[in-house]
Amino acid sequence: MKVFNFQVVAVAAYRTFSSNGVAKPSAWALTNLKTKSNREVEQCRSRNLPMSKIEWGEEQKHVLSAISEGKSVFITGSAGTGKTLLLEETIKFLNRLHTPSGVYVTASTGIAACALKGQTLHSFAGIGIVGGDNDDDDPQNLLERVLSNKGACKRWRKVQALVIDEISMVSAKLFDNLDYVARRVKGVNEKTWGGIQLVVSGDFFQLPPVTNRGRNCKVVKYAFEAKCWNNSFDLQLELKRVFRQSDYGLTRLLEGVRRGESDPQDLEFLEHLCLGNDECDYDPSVVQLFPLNKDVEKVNEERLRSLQKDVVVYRAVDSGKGHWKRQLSCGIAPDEISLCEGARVMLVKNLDTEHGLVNGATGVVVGFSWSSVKREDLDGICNDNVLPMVKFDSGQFMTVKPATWHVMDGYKVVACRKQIPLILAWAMSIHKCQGMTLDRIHTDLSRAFGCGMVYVALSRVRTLEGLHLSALSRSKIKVDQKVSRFYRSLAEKGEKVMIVDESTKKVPPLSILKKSE
Ligand SMILES: Nc1ncnc2c1ncn2[C@@H]1O[C@H](COP(=O)(O)OP(=O)(O)OP(=O)(O)O)[C@@H](O)[C@H]1O
Repeated sequence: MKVFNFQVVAVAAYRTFSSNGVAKPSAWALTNLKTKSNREVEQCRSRNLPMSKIEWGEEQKHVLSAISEGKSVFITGSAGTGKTLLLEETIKFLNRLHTPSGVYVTASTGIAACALKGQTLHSFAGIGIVGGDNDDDDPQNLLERVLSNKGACKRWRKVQALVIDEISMVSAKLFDNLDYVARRVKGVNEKTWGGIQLVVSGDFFQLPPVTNRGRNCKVVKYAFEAKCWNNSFDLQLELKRVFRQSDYGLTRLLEGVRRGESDPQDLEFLEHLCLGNDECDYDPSVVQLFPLNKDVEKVNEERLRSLQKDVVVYRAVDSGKGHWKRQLSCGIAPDEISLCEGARVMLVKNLDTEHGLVNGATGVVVGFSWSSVKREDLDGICNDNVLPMVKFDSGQFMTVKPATWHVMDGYKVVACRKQIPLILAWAMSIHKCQGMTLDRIHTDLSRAFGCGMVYVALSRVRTLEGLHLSALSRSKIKVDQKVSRFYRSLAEKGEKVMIVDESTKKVPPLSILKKSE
């Protein structure tokens, strides 16, 4: 039997069930027990339960053991293979290995950095803003800029382990430049990255570097093209087991889109999914994903206005100095959010995972509460002194209080934002949702651009039921051939592992790389 035959039937049945535009869970839902364990993991995560309760996959264990031996590791894999979860555990290992003051956690984007309680790679390095012209700077210029920045120098001298998440958005030039800076500031010129233990994670099939992102994949120079890339790692490993989706057909379909090697039947299936999905436009509980920010803002503003209700404005209250404070605006918590009764919202913090109130949970504002507000809770955030009451799609009600986001410089809090942990959720950009797990999305991918965008959008959902697609043309599934070649070179090694010659820390040509024992 062909893998998707039953799914076509399932989706057709699903449409019947959803004829009023609201998707309903069904007995044959394309989920299985693994999804449950996936949710249990989320509970451990937000309640800070020991990760020992998590059953790590073999590949994940392999990574953790290499890291505990002080090895530099590049962790890659499809969306949902647990890269971020593994990084969270890795950070604990690194803290034990080096003490927290020597461990710096960074990511190429503010959203990813905040999710890991870290800072952007740019702010760690002391090199200006993400995606700025500095990325293409001459390494010597960059070094001088770092040397004139006391804080940055201190960080470079102290760092013993550096974590970088969402590496797909870091350019080759920046990666090489940072290696140069690390060697010089640490005074260990002969060692790649001056001997720092690197833990880098990301998927190059997802969104490419910010500076070069655009319609033309060819202009992108990825971090793996950096001269120092292969010398930077003892181990490069592609995680294969997907945890976000548990349905084999769906993971296979997504993997095909990711690599640009889709089975024609899978593409037909996707096109088939587009038929008659316009009704989702009217289902506010499905998050609409758009390639462009301006469409997101337009939809959210229009929907809010169309409710014709009085709005309550919540403004973020930030503390911290200069650029640290500015980094807070790059995170997921909004500078300002207007809410009114009937507004569709999404939680951007884990609040109560046992009851499904997790980062990404969606619901509707059903009113505002005066009674449960303490004045100090809302000081400066809301002049009306009220808190939004939200009915979540899981059925839970909650009066949502302000939450706090921190920017960390190593183990020190250097900036802090207090804000209501909600964003408007009728629509969201594909760029913003990279890294998120969403229950139900609706997307029109006919205007997707650049490499990886279709894949990032589709791979957010856990189940096929959660995917509402209204347009997709095959030509929008774009994959950069350089990325494909890079992954083939990892796979050619059979065990997806490349071992660096320890004595010289130099990588032999790919053809003679050794396999792990
Ligand atoms: N060992 C595991 N057991 C059960 N669930 C897991 C495991 N590892 C990860 N997960 C769950 O799988 C989901 C996806 O994980 P995560 O967000 O870490 O993936 P990712 O590879 O970072 O995805 P993306 O590339 O989209 O950012 C999460 O809900 C996470 O809790």
